[in-house]
Amino acid sequence: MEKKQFQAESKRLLEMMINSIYTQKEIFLRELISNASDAIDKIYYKALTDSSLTFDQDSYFIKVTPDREARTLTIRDTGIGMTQEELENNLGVIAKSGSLAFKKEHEAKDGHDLIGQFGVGFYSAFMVADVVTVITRAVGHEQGYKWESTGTEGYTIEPWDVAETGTEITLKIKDNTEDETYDEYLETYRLKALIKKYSDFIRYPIKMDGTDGEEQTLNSMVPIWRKNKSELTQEDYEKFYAEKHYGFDKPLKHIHLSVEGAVTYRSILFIPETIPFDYYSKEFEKGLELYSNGVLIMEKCSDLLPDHFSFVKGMVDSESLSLNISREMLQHDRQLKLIAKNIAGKIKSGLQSLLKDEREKYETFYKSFGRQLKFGVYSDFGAHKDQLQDLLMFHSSKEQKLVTLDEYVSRMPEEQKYIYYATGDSIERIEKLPQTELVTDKGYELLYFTDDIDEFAIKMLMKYQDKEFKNVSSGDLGIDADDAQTEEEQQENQDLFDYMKSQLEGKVTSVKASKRLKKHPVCLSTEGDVTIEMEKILNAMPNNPSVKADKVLEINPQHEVFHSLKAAFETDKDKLNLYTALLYNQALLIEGLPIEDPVNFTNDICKIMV
Ligand SMILES: Nc1ncnc2c1ncn2[C@@H]1O[C@H](COP(=O)(O)OP(=O)(O)OP(=O)(O)O)[C@@H](O)[C@H]1O
Repeated sequence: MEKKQFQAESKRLLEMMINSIYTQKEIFLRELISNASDAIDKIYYKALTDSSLTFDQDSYFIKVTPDREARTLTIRDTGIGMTQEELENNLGVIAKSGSLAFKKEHEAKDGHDLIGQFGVGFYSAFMVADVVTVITRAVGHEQGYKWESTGTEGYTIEPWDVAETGTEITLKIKDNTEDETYDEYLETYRLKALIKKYSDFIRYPIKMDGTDGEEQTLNSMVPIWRKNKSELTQEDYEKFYAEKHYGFDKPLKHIHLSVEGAVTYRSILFIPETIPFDYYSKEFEKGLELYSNGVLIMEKCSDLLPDHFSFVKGMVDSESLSLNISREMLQHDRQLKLIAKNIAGKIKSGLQSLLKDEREKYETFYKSFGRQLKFGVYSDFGAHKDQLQDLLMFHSSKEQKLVTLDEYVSRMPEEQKYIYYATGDSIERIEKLPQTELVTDKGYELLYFTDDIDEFAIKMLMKYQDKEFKNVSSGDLGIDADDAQTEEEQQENQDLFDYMKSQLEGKVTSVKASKRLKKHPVCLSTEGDVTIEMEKILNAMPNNPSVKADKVLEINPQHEVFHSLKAAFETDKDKLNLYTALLYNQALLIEGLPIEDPVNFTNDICKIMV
């Protein structure tokens, strides 16, 4: 038996490997099982060109056997095995991957892709084992070998009698230390969980003896995403959703993708029905499960989902990712970006088809996650608005339900210039807003904005199908009311309005004869970009920036109150001052704005009673 030394660099490399490449020790099992699967795949490839070999899928398996007494864990495969030379090359030279070489030589394609590529995974066994023993016999060879190593001290190889071809790797599991327990890698339940987590979709059965001595197969083997859509039922997808713990609800829709071309990947995406309890909180983590060739790489890959689709659950499996050496992370690569972009497009079209074909479901979805879409329109300076605008919905005054912007615009009468909206805390409240009178009187449809984000999102959108949005409280509504008449009233009463404005001491930028009011005596409107709703929201924020809207007090010249104002202006200035203060405060109340001095306000009311 000859003892060989690792090359000096290899020795250091191995130390580094064992101590620093992986953040989680548990992945050693994933690595050894992946190697075993590769070894079986290699027989499959060889059989394609070598007529002396046949590949009978059913006779291949991987078996995992823990032995608590002996503190060993054995992983056996019925794969291609290794010759003495291969043992030296593959397990004696770190970062030399026999699998990578094999892949190149056989131009491995067609789905049975080998997992190994870096030539380091095997050594992860030393994270949990003091001694690793490999007993192997290569296909087509009579002589078997035993390779053994304690890690950095080098390895031994000797001929060994091996009954069947394949490889058996035995780990002598380390003793527990103060900070680490290794016992768990001898526990059946823990090993089963690890196999389920990382290796569920290895294409060959992974077997283990159950506590009753019966052999069990632990992995599902064929992942649902590799199956044909036509073979799968709604229940299959729902079962997958539940098994994966994507949510407790039933998904509203699934999107099953098999994409080839500039990027190649398979994916199943779900639109959930209900909001996870922590969805709109900092704790919520978005992301999709990421698999490389059926092996789990990341549980939540956030780069795969834009924030505005962070409610989507599901997984992606791709062969074309550049993994880093530990397979724990991805190099920030182009492939991943391309996949993410592609997926975002598919989610959008999935949601659109839900909207078109299953309106009720879409509305359920929208009630849960519409806010997220609106945030998406607003965020990143509107970068995603094109992707999202067709997915938006708002409550309509005409339909009394949620409508899309497209539906609104397609119903607009020809002379209508703008898409009108009104803001408020609730639908009931907006319905009573005096500012809406002119627009609804005209027979125009109104969109109700009840979410904080609504108006901000729409400001970012600016236009939809070339139609601008208009808040019913804004200065110019673009409606040809009896302009001439209002203009006349305005000029006739300019002195009265100026007087009232000066009485209000900078609280309003002007007092005007209103075009929009029909039945109500007063309302507030705004000039400029900041609306009253925005003022409310901005001022409610921490470090409030104290933004003020330029408010206009509008008086309805047709209302009886107006005659009282005019009369008071002629004869009784004290009365006019009182009326002005009252009307202004009423307008504030209608808008849902706080009255600056409520005591004063009630005193004023008492004054007119007595
Ligand atoms: N069970 C096995 N049967 C046959 N050959 C094996 C087995 N385990 C490992 N090998 C050989 O040893 C080589 C090195 O294995 P190792 O796990 O270190 O790297 P890898 O699988 O090639 O790459 P990666 O680091 O990406 O997993 C493999 O490429 C393969 O040729």
